[in-house]
Amino acid sequence: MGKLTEIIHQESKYQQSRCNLLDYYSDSESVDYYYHSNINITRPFIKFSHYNTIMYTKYIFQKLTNFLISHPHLDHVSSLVINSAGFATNNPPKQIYGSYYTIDSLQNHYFNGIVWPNMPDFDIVNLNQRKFKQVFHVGNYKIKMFPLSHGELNLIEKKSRHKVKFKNGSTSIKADNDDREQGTPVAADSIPPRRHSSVTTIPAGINDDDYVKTKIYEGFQPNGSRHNSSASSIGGNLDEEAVKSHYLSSAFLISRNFKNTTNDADISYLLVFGDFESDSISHLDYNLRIWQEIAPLVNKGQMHGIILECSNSFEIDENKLYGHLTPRHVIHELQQLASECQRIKIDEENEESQALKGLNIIINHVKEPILSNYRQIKDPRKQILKELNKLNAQENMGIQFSVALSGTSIII
Ligand SMILES: Nc1ncnc2c1ncn2[C@@H]1O[C@@H]2COP(=O)(O)O[C@H]2[C@H]1O
Repeated sequence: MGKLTEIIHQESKYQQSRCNLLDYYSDSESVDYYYHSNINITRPFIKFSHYNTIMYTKYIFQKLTNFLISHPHLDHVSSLVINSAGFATNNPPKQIYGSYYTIDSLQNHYFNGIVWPNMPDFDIVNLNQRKFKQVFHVGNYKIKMFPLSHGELNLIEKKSRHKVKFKNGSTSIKADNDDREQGTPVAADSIPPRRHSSVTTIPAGINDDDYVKTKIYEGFQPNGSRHNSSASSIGGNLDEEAVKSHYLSSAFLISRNFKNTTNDADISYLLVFGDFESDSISHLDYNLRIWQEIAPLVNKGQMHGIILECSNSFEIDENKLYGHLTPRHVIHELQQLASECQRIKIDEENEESQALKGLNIIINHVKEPILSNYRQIKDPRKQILKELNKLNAQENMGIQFSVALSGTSIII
């Protein structure tokens, strides 16, 4: 709510939209630079009186009745959870939609009465579990949810390691097979696993041999009872092993016929991805299946835009991706989409070499380079846009790239 208040206040008082993050870099550009020239940047709050900011925020929040949640990572649910304390109790509950994984986590790890009050019990929010690949309706919109991989689940295996006390009184950790340590062990007790990484790939500096795949979801059912679950029971014929060894995120294909006709050609589509990694990293085909589904819509010009992440502004070691994309991965994935579009083109004579020409791709979830080793810190949004446009030109793809800026509004 705080962010929306800031945005309304900024826009109504200063008559311009602004993204604070741009202020932190010496090389950042004005807002227009980050959006493709065909994108309509709008300022919905410009005519508001800034003295009524709180009232407008409250009003807009009342109007927000449905939430699609891609995955239950804290950075994706914290605002919803915290703001739920301010949802008016005399209003119908807010409807939250997500996969079994998302809904189960929201209930059991956030709205559990300990981390936060059990808002579903108080009818302040309503948690709606939906299956992947099954269409559901939210207001005037049709939604189809697809699974995504947001990294591989890993556990550092408890290696046979012991606390070793040396004659001189010092202690050390010694692995059974480690003969390098000097001294005679006088006490040895096993220690718990060093670290349990809830998600993703292996952190820097850790030996690959220390890892085994964690089967996090094995045996869990929505009611919390343990059970031998099968992947297909949670929707969409997911590969069972993949479900157990990869952190699942979701993409939402959102559609609506704004002309209210019965003609399918009048339906507009928007595809919104949660955090995800490239098929080339996961070795799954989750993304390919989405590209296959939307290729006909892209060919017919019904896909108004795709919102997807590019967390990393530079190419990094696979082990430090943590289930995200770099600019090269974005291009790789869009090349997969382009191939699908080409493959299904019926009219060979009219075959367009640039299958994605004019397609709007809006990049989000850019991470600040706070942990990077580079001394000179540059605006990561600018870096990403430059790199994407370079590759876009090299590959002659004709895509319209933009980078979403927090605090700005667009119409696509
Ligand atoms: N194994 C890990 N070790 C250290 N950091 C991690 C690990 N896995 C994930 N992360 C970080 O935790 C973050 C969770 O949110 P993100 O997926 O956006 O980005 C993730 C990484 O920055």
